[in-house]
Amino acid sequence: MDLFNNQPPASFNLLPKEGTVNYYGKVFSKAEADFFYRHLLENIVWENDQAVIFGKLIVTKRKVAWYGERPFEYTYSNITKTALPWTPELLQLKQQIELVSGETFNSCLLNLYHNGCEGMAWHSDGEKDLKKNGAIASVSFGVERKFSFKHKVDKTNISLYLEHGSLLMMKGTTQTHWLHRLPPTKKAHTPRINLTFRTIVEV
Ligand SMILES: O=C(O)CCC(=O)C(=O)O
Ligand SMILES: [Fe+2]
Repeated sequence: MDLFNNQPPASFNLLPKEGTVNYYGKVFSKAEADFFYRHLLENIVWENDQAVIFGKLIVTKRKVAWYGERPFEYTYSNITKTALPWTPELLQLKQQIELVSGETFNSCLLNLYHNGCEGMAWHSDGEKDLKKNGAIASVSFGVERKFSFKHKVDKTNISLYLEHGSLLMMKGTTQTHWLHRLPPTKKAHTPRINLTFRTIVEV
């Protein structure tokens, strides 16, 4: 045990019931995290996210990108996106995360929040194209932001801060019983990039 690290171990479950969320803290060195932040900011094919909500086309300020090992089609909020092929850097990230977490992934959704005005509303990632109860690995680069979970029935709220170069794992029945969100904040003035590595089921 590292007595000088006041963070709980990655095996600690942040959720009191019905799901598993483990925060590993910083899994990349400052230099690695700085490199990936810059690289992804400049080289990912970022597009404004679109969603059809109550029949209306909404274009978000947040930017997104979708990559995978095959041209998977991924549908969420009534929009279908086709995965772009892995870049060498995304593959390297995926392999490092697989090593740390002991899980495997075949795709990655990336989000770019330009500043604290941009966030993501309450949702769960239980889309039918995703492997049921599959692990989702959330990697963050850039400005630190608060991230929250809310139980769908009793509304229990759990929050933490996602650091530059950190890993958060969501596993088991988490998506069935809990919502999560990235609240907007006045405190963040620079970008944050989030990658969620996922498993798409092949049909
Ligand atoms: O930006 C984040 O930390 C969360 C992103 C997220 O929940 C998602 O892409 O489904
Ligand atoms: Fe999500």
